[in-house]
Amino acid sequence: MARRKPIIAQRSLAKERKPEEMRPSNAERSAYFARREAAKVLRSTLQGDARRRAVGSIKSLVYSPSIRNKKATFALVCQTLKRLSVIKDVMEEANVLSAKWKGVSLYGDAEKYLMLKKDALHSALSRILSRKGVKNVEDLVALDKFSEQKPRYVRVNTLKIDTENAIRELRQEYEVQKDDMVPDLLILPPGADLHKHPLVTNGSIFLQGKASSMAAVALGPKPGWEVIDACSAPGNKTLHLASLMKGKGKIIACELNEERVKRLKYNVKLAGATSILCVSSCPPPICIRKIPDKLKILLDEIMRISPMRSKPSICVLLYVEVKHGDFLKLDPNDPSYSKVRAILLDPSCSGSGTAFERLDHLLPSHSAGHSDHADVRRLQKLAGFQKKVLEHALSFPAVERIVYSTCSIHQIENEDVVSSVMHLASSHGFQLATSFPQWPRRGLPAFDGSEHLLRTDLTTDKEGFFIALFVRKGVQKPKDYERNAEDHTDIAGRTKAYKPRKPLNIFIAKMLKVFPHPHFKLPRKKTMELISQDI
Ligand SMILES: C[S@@+](CC[C@H](N)C(=O)[O-])C[C@H]1O[C@@H](n2cnc3c(N)ncnc32)[C@H](O)[C@@H]1O
Repeated sequence: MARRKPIIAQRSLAKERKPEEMRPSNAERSAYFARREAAKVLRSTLQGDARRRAVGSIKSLVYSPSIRNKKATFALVCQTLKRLSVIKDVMEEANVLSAKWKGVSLYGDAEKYLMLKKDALHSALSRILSRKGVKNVEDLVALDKFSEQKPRYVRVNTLKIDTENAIRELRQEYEVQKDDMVPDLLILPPGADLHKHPLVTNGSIFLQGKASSMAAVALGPKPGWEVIDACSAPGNKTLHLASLMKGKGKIIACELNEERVKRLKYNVKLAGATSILCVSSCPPPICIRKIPDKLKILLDEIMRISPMRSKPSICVLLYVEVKHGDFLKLDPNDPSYSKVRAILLDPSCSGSGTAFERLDHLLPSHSAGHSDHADVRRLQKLAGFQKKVLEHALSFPAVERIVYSTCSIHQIENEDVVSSVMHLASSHGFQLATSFPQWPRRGLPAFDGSEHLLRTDLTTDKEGFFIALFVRKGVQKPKDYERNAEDHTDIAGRTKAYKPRKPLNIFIAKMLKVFPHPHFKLPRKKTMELISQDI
């Protein structure tokens, strides 16, 4: 069937009207396009949903290049989906879903047709409202169990700002509460749009959900540890680890996907976690001996402003090494990993627990958890991979703690994976431990010990997440490890320094910060000025 010309085109062809009447205003044009674009996205989403086949998340459809007015289209799609059951009920009640309706082209005529039926639709809505005993459409929507909105969680990047200062800044615009379980996690009202907030754009806070923030806390790395984040992009948990380690230690952030590595590197840099160096007067345990010229100038300047007893040196406090590669290919017996004490394992999964984030709950058949044959095969394949990475993590000799996490609600990716490695885990001396013992929702009773596991619930917590914590006690630490552990805190209160693997000059070029040691009483502001001038 030939498509009719859009209203705008029809209008512009109408010769008998005056030009100022013919031309729609900018607001009209943009509303018209947003309605058309929203209709297109809704059609793909609802058709995909009807066939139980994901055509992409609503966000990915709206943010595709073909959509011009993304913000308005997204708002229209969400608002329509949120009210979809009400819209359907009203249409049925008003009997507008007749044979006549089915013959109507969706390009423009549908809108005109509905405007003609406006009175009938209004009275149908009034009848439904009085039947359900509610006052307005919002109350009708609120009867839906998924309508309750998820609060906006933000995690403070304590490498850049302390939590109290972040709260003070955010309170200028929003109500802010501290989460009672995850330190430095703040709760803001649902719908708080922080994407362009300066604290977000400068990496002082990260938009990260509560469940996802629980994984790094469950791992509990100490400042100065060496940790592997096995499947790390875009780096939310890597950077959370860096904060929890108070900017001291080493994190090897491994990521297979090249595109995602770029995002990871960007986020590591944004968070100020590339490497954190400390300027000190006494030689640190490992120091950078070949200091590049630019840094030498800086150090001389530091000497000039704040006289030191000896020439200052630099030690690395935190080093986040982004490794583009397959975690399964890291050799656990390579001496480079002999000091790794903790592994965070957050492998690719079905993502079924993020249905709320993907706005799936707005879809009519809300099929998170529904699986057909293809889905089952896909889940089995994912579970096979998840088991492999978990087995691999268990084989690192000095590792004491492993967190396995997924944003899936499926037992096959969660309890079943954990249960399948329990034999191997205990042969390596690992046991399951209870993370967040105060949390009420634990693992499904799939095997003895599943009460140690942690789950968050898609309906109650608006996010389905899973955490298993493996702990090994009495690990035989390598000799040099013991020695370094003693070095962890030196007389000046600094932690052990780490030697970068990359050529020194590249490493220094990546340096983001130089912290003066408090003993030298060098004003931080002055140092930061020097850094921005010199590096
Ligand atoms: C669930 S995401 C990780 C999210 C991340 N932990 C965060 O909090 O930002 C899983 C990541 O693992 C990566 N990945 C998949 N297989 C991998 C492998 N064999 N080695 C390393 N990374 C892998 C994927 O590309 C994906 O970026």
